[in-house]
Amino acid sequence: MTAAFPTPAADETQRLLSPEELEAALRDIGARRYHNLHPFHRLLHDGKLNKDQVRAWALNRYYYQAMIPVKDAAVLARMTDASLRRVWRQRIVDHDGDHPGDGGIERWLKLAEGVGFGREYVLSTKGILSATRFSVDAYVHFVSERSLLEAIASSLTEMFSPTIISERVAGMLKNYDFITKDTLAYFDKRLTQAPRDADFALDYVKQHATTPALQRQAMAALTFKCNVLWTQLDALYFAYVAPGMVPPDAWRPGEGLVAELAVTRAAGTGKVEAGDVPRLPRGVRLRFDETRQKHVLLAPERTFDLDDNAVAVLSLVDGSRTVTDIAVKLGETYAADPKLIEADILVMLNDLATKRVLER
Ligand SMILES: O=C(O)c1cc(C(=O)O)c2c(n1)C(=O)C(=O)c1cc(C(=O)O)[nH]c1-2
Repeated sequence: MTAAFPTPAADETQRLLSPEELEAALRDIGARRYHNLHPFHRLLHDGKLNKDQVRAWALNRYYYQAMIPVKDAAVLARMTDASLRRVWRQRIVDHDGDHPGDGGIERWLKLAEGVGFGREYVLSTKGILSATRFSVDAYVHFVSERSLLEAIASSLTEMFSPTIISERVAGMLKNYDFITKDTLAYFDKRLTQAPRDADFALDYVKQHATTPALQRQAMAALTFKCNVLWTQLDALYFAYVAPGMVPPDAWRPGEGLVAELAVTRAAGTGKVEAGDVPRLPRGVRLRFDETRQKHVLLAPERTFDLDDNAVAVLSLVDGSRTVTDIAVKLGETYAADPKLIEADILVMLNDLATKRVLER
């Protein structure tokens, strides 16, 4: 490909580029290698994938989303300058949110749910392709092991993401009847977050890559990152498009979908019984609400008010006591018949299980 500002050839590598030339060389790397060019993305955006192939993308990319704040925490840990950390920490907040139910990871879970997945299955990361895991983990290792300049430069793929995001959202809304604007809400925020992050990272790299060797390191870091993104799509293409070789432990169409989970529940596995060990699902917490002076059960985007009985029971739900253990303990505390208590708390726990804020 002939680009306006080609990456400097090997014989030129000793020359110090001006900041503008460096930026142009970095942009050229994106123009040649960014994942908008990958055949899997072309199929995704043009409506050429079937629903299961779109599901495979949503599921695998969840792992990328979930690890981005881990990556950013590793970058943050290398920063000795508080003013840098103050800026960078916003990236972690963007993905994790400030409270349960908030943030980019949560929005990606909504996207995965929107294409049919059960939340627990996605969170478990069970069906993720090993190759996705390897690529994403390589990114986390890279930023931990290389210089801060390289770590920051590797995030510069975000310079190119607003274009692909706009194209993706428009293409998917137009081409797939199972995709709604709500499902893709994740991308709305990225359209402002990505340019803000990329501008900062680009300024940093332009200021700190002050020798030919450092400039080459920054370019190599961006190239590496393009490959992190590209190989994830190679893996998806190989497993779910052609030749369609799904590794033994990876997701297969039909697995982890809400319909399937509902069948499991209907088969009786959802009913809490006396010998079961109840626990709060990931993301659900018992909290004391200071403002209202009462206990509540906090679940992603939902809050349940609790009466005193429920608080007494849930305080004993610790992931190791059975329902019977809890009833015996309450029987001692309130000098009451544990069998009667057990019957009552089973009704309560099953009600909470139906609302998906308790599992066993
Ligand atoms: O949708 C995309 O194509 C895309 C690309 C990239 C990227 O270029 O790395 C990121 C994201 N999305 C994204 O949502 C995101 O949060 C993100 C963080 C980073 C990073 O390297 O720190 N890249 C990206």
